[in-house]
Amino acid sequence: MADEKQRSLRLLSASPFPLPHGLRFSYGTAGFRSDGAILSSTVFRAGIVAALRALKRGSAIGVMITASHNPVADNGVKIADPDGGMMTQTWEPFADALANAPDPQTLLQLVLEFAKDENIPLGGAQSAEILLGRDTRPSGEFLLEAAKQGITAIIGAATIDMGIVTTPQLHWMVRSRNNGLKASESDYFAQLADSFRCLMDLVPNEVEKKGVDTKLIVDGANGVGGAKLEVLKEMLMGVEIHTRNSGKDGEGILNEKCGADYVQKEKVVPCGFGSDDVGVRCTSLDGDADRLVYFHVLSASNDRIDLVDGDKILSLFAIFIKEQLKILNDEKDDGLKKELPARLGIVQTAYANGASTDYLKQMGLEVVSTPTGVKYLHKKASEYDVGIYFEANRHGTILFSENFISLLESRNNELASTSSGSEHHKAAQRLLAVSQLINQAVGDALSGLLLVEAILQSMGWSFKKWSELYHDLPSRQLKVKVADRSAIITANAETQVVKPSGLQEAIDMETAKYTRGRCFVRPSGTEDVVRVYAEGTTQEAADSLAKSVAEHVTRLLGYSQKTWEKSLSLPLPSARKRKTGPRSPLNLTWPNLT
Ligand SMILES: CC(=O)N[C@H]1[C@@H](OP(=O)(O)O)O[C@H](CO)[C@@H](O)[C@@H]1O
Ligand SMILES: [Mg+2]
Repeated sequence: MADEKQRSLRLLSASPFPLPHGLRFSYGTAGFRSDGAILSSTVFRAGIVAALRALKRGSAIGVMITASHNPVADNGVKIADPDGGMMTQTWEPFADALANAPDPQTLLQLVLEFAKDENIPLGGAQSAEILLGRDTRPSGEFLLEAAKQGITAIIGAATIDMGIVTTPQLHWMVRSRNNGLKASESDYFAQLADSFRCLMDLVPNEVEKKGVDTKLIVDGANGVGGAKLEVLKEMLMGVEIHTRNSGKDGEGILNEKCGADYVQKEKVVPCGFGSDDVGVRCTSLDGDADRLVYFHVLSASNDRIDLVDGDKILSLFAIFIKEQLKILNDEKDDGLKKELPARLGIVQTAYANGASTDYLKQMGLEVVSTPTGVKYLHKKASEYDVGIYFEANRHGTILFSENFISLLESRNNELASTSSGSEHHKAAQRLLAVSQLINQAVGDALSGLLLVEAILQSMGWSFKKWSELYHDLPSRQLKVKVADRSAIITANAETQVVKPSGLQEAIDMETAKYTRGRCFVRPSGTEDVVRVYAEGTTQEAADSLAKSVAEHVTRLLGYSQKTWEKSLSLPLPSARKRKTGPRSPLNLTWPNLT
C-alpha cells in the first residue's frame, strides 16, 4: 500500500493538468462539460474516478469525451457504469470533490480516503478495464490522453481506446463486454443491421404490396452520428438513407445550424435542407447521436417544419409493441394455449404533452410519470417486462427484462417447431428483433431511427399518419430567476409543490380558470432557474397560465433578475449567446446537456 501511495503520488503530482484558476466544475446529468480548452484537469480527474469505479465493480467502465449538441469548442466527459447506464449518482459528490481539488496533495488525499471508505483495493493486483471513446471534436484527442493518464495513475495500463464513436455506441460496448458478448464497433453495426433486416423481412405482404415511402434524409449534425450512419447504411436493405451534414472531410461545423437540438428548439429546417425536400421524411441527430427528431419540410417558400418529438416516437414504439404482444397472446390457432405474461409500461415525465398521455391511456397502456432526468425514467422502465421511456425532448429507449427475453426465446423456439411462419411466430420474432435493434444501455439515435423506419414500414404508415396520431396541446415553458430555487420542494413526480406553502394553492387557483389547463413548477437541475410549464386548449391560454403562475413564483420566492425568459420552445440556446456572453465564474454545468 505504501508503495502504491508513492507511485500514485508521483503520478498525480507529475500531472501536467493544473486546475484552472477560479473555476468550479460539477458532475451533472451529462457529466462534466465546459470549454474544451480548459477541461484537461477535469478529464484527468474523471479518469481517476473511472479507474476507481472499475476497481470497485470489478467490471468494465466507459469514459466518453463529448459535449453532445453544444458548440464545437466545448467538450465534456461522462462515465458509463458496468450496465452501460450513467454512473451511479452516489459517486457524483466524489467526482465533484476530485474535479475541484486545488492541488495534487489534496487530490491524492481524497483518492486514498475514498478508496478506504469504499473498500477499493489499490494494491495493483486487480485487473480492471476502461473503454474510452470520443466524438469528432478537435479537443477530443488531447482530452482522451488526459483521461488515460488519470486512469494510469490509479491502475496502470487498463484502457481500451474505442476511437471516435457515438455516445450510445460506447455505452453499448460497455454493456456488451460486461455481458460477455462481442463488443466491437463492427459487432454493433452487425447487430443493428441483422435485427433491422429481420424486422423488414417480417413486413406483412399486404403492406409491402401497398408500398410505403422508403426514402429518409438524415441530418447528421456534422458530427459522429452522420459519419457512422454512412457506414451503417451500406449494410441496410429496404430503406434508402441519404445523409446530409455528415461532417465528411471536415465540411460544416458541428451542431452549427443543424442537429436535433437546433431543429427542435428553432423549429426550422437545418442547413442543407430546403424546398426539394418538401414531403420527404427527414430526421436530425444530435452531435453525439443519442437523440433524434423527425420532421417534414412544410413548404418550398419558408423554412417551417412539422416536428415529431420524443412523445410521438414513444407512442409509435408503444403501439407496435402492444400490437405484437397482443398477436402473441391471441387465442391460439395452434393448440398452444399458453399466455406470455408481459407487463408493458410507458414512462414519461410531466413535460410529456398531455395529449400524448391521454392518447397512450386511451390505447389501454399503463403510463407512469417520473421526475425529470433520464436516470429516473430508465430506472422506472427497468421495473417492467417491457418498459418504454422517452423525455419529450427526445431521449429514450426500450428496456426488456432478462426474464421476459428468456421466456420469449423459449416461446419463439416452440413456435418455430410447431407453427413456423404463423402470426404468433412472427410476433415473437419481431419482439426479439426489437430487443436486439434498440440500444438497451441508453437512448441511441441510430438504433432509434432504424426502429422507427422498420415500424413505419411494418404498419404501412406515412409520416403524416404518424404525425397526426394526436394533436399536441398548446404549451408554454418559462424560466423564472429566483433568489434560491432550492426553496421549491416538489412531490408526485414534480407535479405538486410541497414548499413554499401557498404556491400549489396559487397554481391550482390559476389552473382552474382554464379548460383542460395543466401547470407545474420545479427547480431546474441544470440551470439556476425555476421552470414553469403550462398547457391549455389554446396557445393564448397556455401563455397566460404560465405567465400568471410565474408571477406567483416571483411573488413567493423573490427574484434576482426582473425578467423571465421564454424557454426551450424558443430560440435561446446557448451557442451563439454564450460565445459573446460571460461565463459563470462558479459553475460550469450548462443547461439541457445530454
Ligand atoms: C425541461 C427540460 O427539457 N429539462 C431537461 C433539462 O433538465 P432540467 O432539470 O429541467 O434543467 O436537462 C436534462 C439533462 O439534459 C434533461 O434530461 C431534461 O429533460
Ligand atoms: Mg446528445
